[in-house]
Order: sequence, then C-alpha cells, then structure tokens
Amino acid sequence: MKSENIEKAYALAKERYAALGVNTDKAIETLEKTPISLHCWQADDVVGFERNVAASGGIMTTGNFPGRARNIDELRQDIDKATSLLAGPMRLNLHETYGDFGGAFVDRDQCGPEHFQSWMEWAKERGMKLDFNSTSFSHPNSGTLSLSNPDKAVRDFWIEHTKRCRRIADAMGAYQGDPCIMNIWVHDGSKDYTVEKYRYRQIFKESLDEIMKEDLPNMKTCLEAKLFGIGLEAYTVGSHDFVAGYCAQNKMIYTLDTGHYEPTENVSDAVSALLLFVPELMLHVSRPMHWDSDHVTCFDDNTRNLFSELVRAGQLHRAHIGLDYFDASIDRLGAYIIGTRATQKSLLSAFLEPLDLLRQYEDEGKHFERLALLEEAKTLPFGAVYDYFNYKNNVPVGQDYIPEIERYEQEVTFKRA
Ligand SMILES: C[C@H](O)[C@H](O)[C@@H](O)C(=O)CO
Ligand SMILES: [Mn+2]
Repeated sequence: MKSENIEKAYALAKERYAALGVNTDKAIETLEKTPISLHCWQADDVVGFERNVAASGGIMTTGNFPGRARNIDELRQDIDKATSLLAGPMRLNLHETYGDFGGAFVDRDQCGPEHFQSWMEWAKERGMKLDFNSTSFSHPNSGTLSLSNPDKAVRDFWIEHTKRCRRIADAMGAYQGDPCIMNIWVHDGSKDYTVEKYRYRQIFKESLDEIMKEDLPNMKTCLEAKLFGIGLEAYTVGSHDFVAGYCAQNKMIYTLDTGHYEPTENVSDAVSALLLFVPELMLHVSRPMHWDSDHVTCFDDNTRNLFSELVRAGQLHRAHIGLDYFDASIDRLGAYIIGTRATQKSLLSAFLEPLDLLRQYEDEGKHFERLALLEEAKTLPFGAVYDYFNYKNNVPVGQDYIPEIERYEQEVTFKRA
C-alpha cells in the first residue's frame, strides 16, 4: 500500500473519530504498550523437545501442512520471523517441554531453570519477556488424572513437576526483571460417568495448596478452567466453578481460554464477573469451532467482545494477553500473524469505542441512541487506524505480509524434510 494513501486515510479517520470524542493517536499509543504473549506451541503442533511425540491428554492438533519446527533452532527462527512482521511488544509463552535439554532426556520431575537459561538469554537479546506453563500432558504418567490422582506416587510426580515449574518461572521473572506468568492447566477428567467427582476435586485442591506453598516473588501463577477434553468428555476436574472458586479463595489469576466454555456461552461476560473476585486474568485467545478446536484467532465477535469488556470495565491492566491455538492445516507462521493481528485489531477497536458518549446515553436512559451509536461504531474507519499503526512501526500493512510468508515457506519451512 502506498504510504501517502495510508497517511491520508489515517488523517480522515482521525477526524471522524475525534468528532465522537475519540483520540486515535492515544489509542495507537496504548496498543504500542500492550504486550501479547505468543504461544511457542503453534510453531511445532505442541510437540516440544522432550520426546518428540504428538500431543495427547485432552488436546490434539489436526492437519499436516509442511514445515513444522522440529527443534529449538527452527522454533526460534520462526518466532524471529513472526515478530519481524508484527508491531507492538511481544512476549513468548513456553511450555516446560520446550526446554533446552541439550539432547538429554530430562523427565518432568527433574527440570530446572538451567534448562531454560538459553531461552532467557535468547529472549533478553530481543527485548522479549517470557511466560511459562507446567506440562501435564503427553507423558506416560499423564493418564486421565495427574494432580488429582488418588495414586500418591503419580500425584507426587506431578506436584514435584509443578513446583519445579514455578521455580523456573521465578528464575525467568528475576532474569527479565518482570514477573513471569505461569499457567497451570491439567487435563484431568473422565471419559465417562464417574461417581468420584468430589474426591478428585478435593485431591486437586490439596495438590494445588501444596504447590502454592512456596513464596516466589518474581512469578505469578494462574489456573486454567476447561469444559472438557478429547477423551475426557464426561467430567473435568478443573471446571470453571472449581477454578473460579479456587482463584477467588486464594487470590490467584484465573486463566480464561475463549475455547473452554459452552458454545452458546458469551465468554466476555465472564470478564466483569471474575474480575470482582480474582486479582487478574490470563487470557488464552483462541477460536472454538463447535468445541475447543483451537482454530486460529480471528477478528470476530467473541474476540472483539472480550477486549471491549476489559476496556469498558477499565481493567485492561489486570489482564495478561496470550494466544492459544494450534492449527497444523495452514502455514504455521502465517497463523501467528493472523491470530496476533486479530487480537490487536480487537484491542484497537475497543480503544476506539466512543465510550464517553455511549455512557452518557446510557446514563440518560437514551437507549435508542446507545444502540444506534454501537451500530455506527462498527463501520467507522477502524482499518485505516490499524494500517497506520503497522505502517508507523515499519511492518507490512494489510495483506502485504502474505508474500512475506510465502517467501519464508520457499526459503525456509518447505525445505524442512
Ligand atoms: C498447550 C496449552 O497449554 C493448552 O492449549 C491449554 O492451555 C488448553 O487450553 C487446553 O485446552
Ligand atoms: Mn488454553
């Protein structure tokens, strides 16, 4: 796109928004300060570097597009390429199975900060901060129950793993001078009816209490809720009610994954309800298709509503934004760009909402006017503002990143056997 046209379109958009009391320069500035945590697992279909096996334990990747990152160097190369096509600050979200194990087998109850030292250095060189996840899936001990397993030996294995992960996250936080956000998601559940729901949840609670005993100042722990996993359809130990209760009681961060709720549920409605009781939210921005299918995030109603609710509530500073999808059916790097840009577009459209006027209408009981403005706001020249944000930050504008991805396929990913 011609720079002259981008600037002209922006100038017109700026005027149009200003007439509604919205400052587009300020919106861009806020977007430039809002980090998005890229999930390392989109680059390699959630395989990691521990034992080179496909993801199992409630999750699954589908598709066989060529070019999956097969090792740490390829994954880093892909992340570098992705960030070169994106404006704004990016963090990187690692799972424990993505450690730099130097070719050795390091079991989950043996991991330590030393296995992530090279990641810390790599990220620091790029001015990127790291986030982290314990990993209960894709392991012989995963079974259907990990932290909620009545078998003490299995449970202790996962307790040890999760404690170690919190220490790794703490080391990352100390190294980067910014808290590392560590997520706990366990797949624990049952394929069919169980008569022991209370028992498993009680054990899960006790395991979490044990894990959380250690005071680690450079990290924050969050707990992810889920509706069901593949092969675990009848019951999920870490359901929404369990996680909401645990997080509220223990002042812990609630991880809200947009794919983890009933298909007819309005996920964004959880934002204001949860934030009155939990300290912060970790967002896993995803796109469910009938179920938790982890399709690439799009600029759709679900994603837009999520960020509108945060901005309307004035609580964006209490949300950590991360992506969580894994699509192996299209170019994986392209998927990063689409999903990250969709998230940024949703943020920006929330920043550009004529909130003062909408609030005024609402206070005055002018409900026709409120609905009319909500409708009109949808077709304001928002795209011109997003284009300008990318242009100003020297990354491809609009669809101009498509040939960049195609070039990278020819030069890099398609050459991976
Ligand atoms: C790989 C991630 O930890 C995983 O996607 C988890 O966050 C989840 O959402 C499981 O459905
Ligand atoms: Mn998730």
